[in-house]
Amino acid sequence: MSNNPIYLALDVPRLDAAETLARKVAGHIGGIKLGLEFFCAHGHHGVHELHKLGLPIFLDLKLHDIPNTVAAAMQAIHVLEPAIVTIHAAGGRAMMEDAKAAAGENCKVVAVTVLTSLDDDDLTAIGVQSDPGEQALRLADLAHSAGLDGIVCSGHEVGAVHKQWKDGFFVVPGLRPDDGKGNGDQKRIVTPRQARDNGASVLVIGRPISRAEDPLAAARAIEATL
Ligand SMILES: O=c1ccn([C@@H]2O[C@H](COP(=O)(O)O)[C@@H](O)[C@H]2O)c(=O)[nH]1
Repeated sequence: MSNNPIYLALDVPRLDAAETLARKVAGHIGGIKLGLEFFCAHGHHGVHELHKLGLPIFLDLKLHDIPNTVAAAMQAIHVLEPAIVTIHAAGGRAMMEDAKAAAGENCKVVAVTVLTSLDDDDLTAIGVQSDPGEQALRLADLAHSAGLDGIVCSGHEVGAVHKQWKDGFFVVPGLRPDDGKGNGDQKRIVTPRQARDNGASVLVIGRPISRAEDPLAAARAIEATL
């Protein structure tokens, strides 16, 4: 894995546009994150095309189902040789254990704890009485004991999780440069620099680069802050 912690979230609908954007900023990122939007639209073919850039591929599929189904899905994406795959910690210990067992040796399996688009009120609405910090720590503990490589959490929680899981692999989305531009649907945000300082291993950045007027300049500017 490269030293550059930035993974570009390629949440763009067209494959040719995704390839063009990734090529443009390739020198300023450490990997490419392909999520549900990309995978539902372009599937295995799309992943193979992006592999041609030679950067590590992070498949952010957030798998969440019964253990047998998630393990089978992990086996089905083996052939794509992802460097990182996400599952949901809320799927429980058995699901996480089976997902890890089904993953390839070189694939890090990380569990989403609390989505960065959720705040206290959202958690209360789905019956979670803990705040995002407590809930992220609880699910990080479960993911650790299930043998996963790490977790996904916001930059607000990553410092505390790092303290209790020293060699964990921590993926942090919900990043916004301090440039006064909108947060969109993200509610628990920090700057890329803050996330790095708090212990993030990977910085997931999408719209601040992909929707910038000049994506190359935006990627360079973010890289320069790290
Ligand atoms: O808690 C989570 C988990 C995953 N994501 C994903 O990261 C990117 C963020 O995109 P931005 O445009 O930088 O907001 C996106 O692909 C999400 O699916 C997340 O945001 N939060």
